[in-house]
This record gives sequence, C-alpha cells and structure tokens, in this order.
Amino acid sequence: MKRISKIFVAGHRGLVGSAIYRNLEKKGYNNIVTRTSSELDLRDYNAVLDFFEQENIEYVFLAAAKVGGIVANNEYPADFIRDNLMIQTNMIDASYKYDVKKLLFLGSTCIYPKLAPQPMKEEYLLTGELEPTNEPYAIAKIAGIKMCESYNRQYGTKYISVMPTNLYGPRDNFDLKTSHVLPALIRKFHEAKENNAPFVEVWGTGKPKREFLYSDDLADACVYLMDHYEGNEIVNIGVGKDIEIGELARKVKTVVGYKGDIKFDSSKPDGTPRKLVDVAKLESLGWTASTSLEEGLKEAYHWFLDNEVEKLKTV
Ligand SMILES: NC(=O)C1=CN([C@@H]2O[C@H](COP(=O)(O)OP(=O)(O)OC[C@H]3O[C@@H](n4cnc5c(N)ncnc54)[C@H](OP(=O)(O)O)[C@@H]3O)[C@@H](O)[C@H]2O)C=CC1
Ligand SMILES: C[C@H]1O[C@H](OP(=O)(O)OP(=O)(O)OC[C@H]2O[C@@H](n3cnc4c(=O)[nH]c(N)nc43)[C@H](O)[C@@H]2O)[C@@H](O)[C@@H](O)C1=O
Repeated sequence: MKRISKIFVAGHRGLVGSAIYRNLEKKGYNNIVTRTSSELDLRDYNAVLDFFEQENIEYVFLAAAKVGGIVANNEYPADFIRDNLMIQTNMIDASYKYDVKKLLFLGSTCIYPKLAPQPMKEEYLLTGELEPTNEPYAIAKIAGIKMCESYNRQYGTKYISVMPTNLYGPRDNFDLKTSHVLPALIRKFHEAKENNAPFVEVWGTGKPKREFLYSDDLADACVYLMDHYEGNEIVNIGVGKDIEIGELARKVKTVVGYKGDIKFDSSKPDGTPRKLVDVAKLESLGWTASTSLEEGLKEAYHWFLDNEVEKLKTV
C-alpha cells in the first residue's frame, strides 16, 4: 500500500476497525474511506456496488461483521449466520468486480474444531466438529475463507484471510448481554466496586482457557500482512499464550481494585474448553505481538473509565 492508496476500512467504529484506522493513520496513510452501517448497509448488494463504483477503492480491510460473545451467538444464531454471509459475500464479490488490489478478510479462531489439538495450526481447519455455541457464525467465517481462496484461484484476486484469537481494547462492546468475556469482566468488576457489591458473577465454570490479543496489536498485524503476505492459506494472529477464565477474572479484579468475591455461574455455557493458536507462521512472516495481557488490561480499563462509564450511567 502507498501512503496515498485509497483504503476502505469497513467497520471503522468497531473494536477491530477502529484499531486498524488508528494504525493506518499513525503510519501516514491519508486516503482512508469509512462508512457507518447506517450510511452504507453492507448487507445491501446494490448499495455496496454503487459505493465501489463511486469510490475507486484500492485496498479493503473487512472488519465489518455481526459480532458477539458466547451467549449472543447462542441466542441469535440466525442473525450471526445471515448478516455475516451477506456482508462478506457482497464485499468479496464487489471488490472483485471493481478491481480492488487486495482485501483482508477477518475470520476468527472459532473456525477450528471444538476439540482441536493445542496450539491450533492453520491446517486444522475442517478436521472436526465445531463448538455448538457459535457454529453458525463459524460456518459463515469458513465460507468467507473459502470464498477468498476460490476467488483467488478462479479470478486471480489477492485476498488474504487472518484468524485472530479473542480480542479486547478501545471501542469494545461493554453490553453485558452481547459482549465478550473481557469487556464484560471490566464492567462487572468496576460496577461491583462502585456499588460495594459482595461478589461478581462470572459465567461458566471458570475452567475454559482463552488467549487474548490487544486490538492495537491485531491492527498492526493486519496492516503488516496486507503489505507482506500474499498466500492463499489462512494466517493465525495471536500471542501464543492462554489463561483460564477464572484466572483472567482475578487479574481484572486486581486491575480494577475490587475487594469482594468471585462466584461462578455454571448455568451459563463454557464453550470451547481451550482455544490457543499456533503463531509459528505469523512469526515466520516477521510479526510478533508486543502488548502483554497485564499492560493491555490496564489500557483497556483506562479506556473504559475515560469513555464508557458516563455513557453507561445514562443507560
Ligand atoms: N472481537 C473479537 O474478539 C474478535 C473479532 N474478530 C473479527 O473481527 C471483525 C471485527 O470485529 P469487532 O471489531 O470485534 O466487531 P464490532 O462489533 O466491534 O464492530 C463491527 C463493526 O461492523 C459494522 N457493521 C456491522 N454490521 C454492518 C452492516 N450491516 N453494514 C455495515 N457495517 C456493519 C459496525 O458498524 P457501525 O458501528 O457503523 O454500526 C461495527 O462498527 C469481525 O469479522 C470479527 O469476526 C475475530 C476474532 C475475535
Ligand atoms: C471471539 C470468539 O468469541 C466467542 O467465543 P468465546 O471465546 O466462547 O466467547 P466469550 O468471550 O463470550 O466467552 C469466553 C469464556 O468466558 C466465559 N465468561 C465468563 N464470564 C463471562 C461474561 O460475563 N461474558 C461473556 N461473554 N463470557 C463470560 C464464557 O462462559 C466462556 O467460557 C464467540 O463469539 C466466537 O464466535 C468467537 O469468535
């Protein structure tokens, strides 16, 4: 990408899209195009075609998607499969029709089998059954990967697909019904501290393990791969280290400064027992994560204090 290349960051107000936008801006890219979902609904194929017709986009970061935590995925499976299939199909096809030079598709590590050997290598895709709580979303993501591969083979496009592990950072979703675990814990411990609540409820048994990557690191990896990777194979993006949810809760509790107890609510689903990615391929391409979980948690909590607390009081 050149500094003046016309780059569309789809989903620029979200956790990932906003981090990609910040990363591009910091690196001096000055021709970045954005649209909110109300300005351009990416599920509308004709609107997407009109947009590409008008804008002469050269590069696409596809960070617009229907995204949510374990319970949202479980309760709204139709929305997750439909919206994601529509958004990615429209974007992948329109990018081909309007000669986009390169597109980066964001998948997720839920594309790997529920009981895949750990750490999960890229070649484990489609080798076993998926985790039921997010199967429809994972199948949409797998379709996206296969569409990118197929367009590359048949039409000679340059599409790359990356599989980030669980993410957190500025502009995360703090809605307790639909969020992922880390923003949920930040909010729950903060509110429990403010209200002197005796305990915080953490979903599931606390035993599952997850790997957490700070969104600014993920964005840096995406921009790096856009410039340095052209293969048809997917690339994992992670830190190569995971942590039990119970232990994560204790870390968040410390960062927030809450003194009460933690209770586990085992009526809520645990999901995949473990989800750690093998980052050997990413490292061999020359990129490694730089933010530790401890640093990232402090940053994320400060962002929450500065940007979300007042908003949540009015909800
Ligand atoms: N969060 C995570 O832990 C992980 C995320 N990913 C992937 O990263 C990508 C981005 O996720 P994340 O940033 O967390 O998600 P967010 O929910 O934070 O942001 C998604 C963005 O997509 C946009 N969007 C949603 N629907 C539409 C639509 N119909 N038309 C146009 N835009 C739309 C929204 O735009 P607007 O704000 O304007 O409404 C929103 O800003 C997704 O592909 C996700 O699968 C992968 C692994 C982990
Ligand atoms: C990124 C990834 O994200 C999702 O998969 P997930 O990793 O299972 O997601 P999660 O962050 O919601 O939960 C992780 C673990 O944490 C536990 N947990 C405890 N307490 C809370 C809590 O308060 N909220 C939430 N959400 N989880 C909690 C929860 O029970 C589970 O054991 C999918 O959308 C999937 O499609 C996807 O791609």
